[in-house]
Order: sequence, then C-alpha cells, then structure tokens
Amino acid sequence: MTNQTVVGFDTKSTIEVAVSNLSVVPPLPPPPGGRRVTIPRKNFFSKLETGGGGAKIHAWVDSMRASSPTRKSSETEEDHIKNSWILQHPSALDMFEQIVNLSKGKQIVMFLDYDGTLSPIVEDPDRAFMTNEMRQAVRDVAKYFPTAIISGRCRAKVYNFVRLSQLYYAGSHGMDIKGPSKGCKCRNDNQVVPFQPAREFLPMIDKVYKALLEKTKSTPGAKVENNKFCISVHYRCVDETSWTTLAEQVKSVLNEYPKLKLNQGRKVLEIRPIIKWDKGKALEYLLESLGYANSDNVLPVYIGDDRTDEDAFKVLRDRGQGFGILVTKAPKETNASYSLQEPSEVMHFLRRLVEWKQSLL
Ligand SMILES: O=P(O)(O)OC[C@H]1O[C@H](O[C@H]2O[C@H](CO)[C@@H](O)[C@H](O)[C@H]2O)[C@H](O)[C@@H](O)[C@@H]1O
Repeated sequence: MTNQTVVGFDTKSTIEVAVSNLSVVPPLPPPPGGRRVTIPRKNFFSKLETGGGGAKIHAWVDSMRASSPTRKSSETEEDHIKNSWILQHPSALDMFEQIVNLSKGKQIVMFLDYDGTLSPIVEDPDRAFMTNEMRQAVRDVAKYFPTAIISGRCRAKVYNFVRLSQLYYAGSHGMDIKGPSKGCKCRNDNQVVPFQPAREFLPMIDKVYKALLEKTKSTPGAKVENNKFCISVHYRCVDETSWTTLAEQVKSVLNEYPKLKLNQGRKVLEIRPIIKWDKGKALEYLLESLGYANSDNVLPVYIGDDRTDEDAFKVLRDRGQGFGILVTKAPKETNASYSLQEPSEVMHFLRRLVEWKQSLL
C-alpha cells in the first residue's frame, strides 16, 4: 500500500432542510425541537449555470468556497445539528439488524461509489487506492449479491483501482456501463454488454479536455482529468486566491459549448453532456439488466459520499425500494436513509452483510 495524504472533510455553509421521509427505515422519533433542522450545507451546489455574465463566476466561486471551512458554529449548535441529523440518517451499522430484516425474501443488489466510499479522499486523484482489505470485502460481497461500481471516473480507471472482474462497472457518472445482458437474471457471469448513452459527445469532450488543459496550465495546482464522457477540473491543490481565476478559465472554455453542463463535487468541477443521464439512471439500467425492473423481490442498496450519488439515492427513495447510505462524517442534506462515517465503516458494513448471509446458508 502506497503512502498517501488523506485529506479532511469538506465543510459548507448552512441551509434549512425538511426532515427526510424515511421510506424503508422504521419510524424514528422527530428530532429534538421540532420537524426542521438547520444543517451544514455540503456540496449542494450541484448544478452551476454555464451561461455568460460575471455574476455566474461569483456563484461558481461561492460554491467552490463552500467546500472549505467558512463558519464555525458553537459547540451546542453543532451537537444539536449532529444529533438531529443522526436521528434522521442513523448509522447503517447501528441499524444493521433492521436493514437485514428488510431484505428478507429479497435479493440484495449492491451499488458502490468509488472515491470517498471505497477509497479515502486524497490530494492526488491518481493515487486514490483502495486497501486490499476493502478489495477483499467487496470481492466477498459480490459472491453473494450482484455488485456494481458506479463512479464519476472513466470506467477503465475505476476498474484499474478495483480490479475485480466479477463486478459490473459504470464509469463517467453512469454514462459508460458494462453490465449484464438486458433482462437476464444473470449474476457475476461473463455476459457483459456496454451501454454508452453519451457516445456522440466523445469528440467534443476530447476537444474540451485539451482546451481546459491549455487554459488552466497557468493555475498552480489545477488538475484536469479526462473521464472519457466527462471531465473533472480539480481545485483541491489550488490556492483559494486563485479559485476565481480558475473558475474564469473553465467558464471561458465552456462558453463555447452549450451542450455541456457543469456540476460540483468534492473540490472538483465536473463537466459533462447535458443529456438526462446520471448515476440514478445507471442504477435503474443495471437493475433492469439484471432482470429486476418490475420486481418486488429486490432490495437495491447504494453507498456513496458525494452530490452525484444523490441522483441514485433519490431514485431508490422515489421507487420506495431499497435505500441509500451516505458516507459522511458531518451532516448533509441527502436523500439517503442511513449513514456511515468513512470508508472503513463501509468495509465493516460489507463484511457484516457477508457474515449475515453466510450464517443463513
Ligand atoms: O463518483 P466517484 O467515484 O466518487 O468519483 C467522483 C470524483 O472522484 C475523484 O475525485 C475525488 O477524489 C479524489 C481522490 O481522493 C480527490 O483528490 C478529489 O478532490 C475528489 O473530488 C475523481 O478524481 C474525479 O474524477 C471523480 O469525478
């Protein structure tokens, strides 16, 4: 295992959110002090407008800034926020018995995000390795449950990190899927077929990648990553005083491409085609491909840490089927039902699932 700098959690400004309606979690008591709670906002600036105008740059930079500590709430306030939030999104480890009870008579299908979920967040995106212990946990889970990785990275790259051939992979935020043949209830076999709904955008993405490389090379610390059907512009290592410049550089390139949009992840600006396809759609596609499109006998579980994972959490909540688990140390607005604090807890959860399954055999 290579040494790497593990970086801290991103903190945001505050917003008011309605208490979640937990569809698959047993009813929980309302949080102390009422039905609404103010929680720190975390990467909620999911879609950034890419049209012209200086005001937009301010919005972008505010959003980028929102991923750095800007405000310190009092200890009591913080405790209250945390307590309320955990009541709404209890730990998936604490609720393990209830979770497996929900799965009785159902096939669990496991969906896993990569960065921040299976691997810790580190400064260099090329060194976001998962541990061998985590790899073993994922390998074991895939023995008992169909398992897919859904990542913002390009599929080949995430496969190189995970290196488990028995999984299904969806790269580029779900725009590049290698899943089972549609409609077959096959598991872990070799019947994998590609699905690439943004194929026509490949030449454009390539052009924009080159333009962004050129444009941002004067900004120390900026890193442009080609994720095949989308592009990441990382600013984790860019000094905050240069964020406006970087935002302007990115914007000046995107102005020429109205068919591309910009979202924000953890210290990263993510550029992708405007097509209506995301991690949620990829989850639905994979469920359908596995033969569970209209099945009541399936319990999809999605574990992820970032804003783009919310699309998948929302799909599960809207379907009233399965649930999302958000990996976070701090309260965030989310459509997930449960939480885990960090990748090591994800590993623990996966191991417990395997032990539970083995105890039934
Ligand atoms: O969907 P994911 O698998 O979570 O991918 C989302 C982005 O993850 C990577 O960036 C993030 O992790 C890096 C390594 O820990 C970190 O340096 C960066 O700040 C994070 O944003 C990946 O490099 C991006 O391309 C993905 O879009």
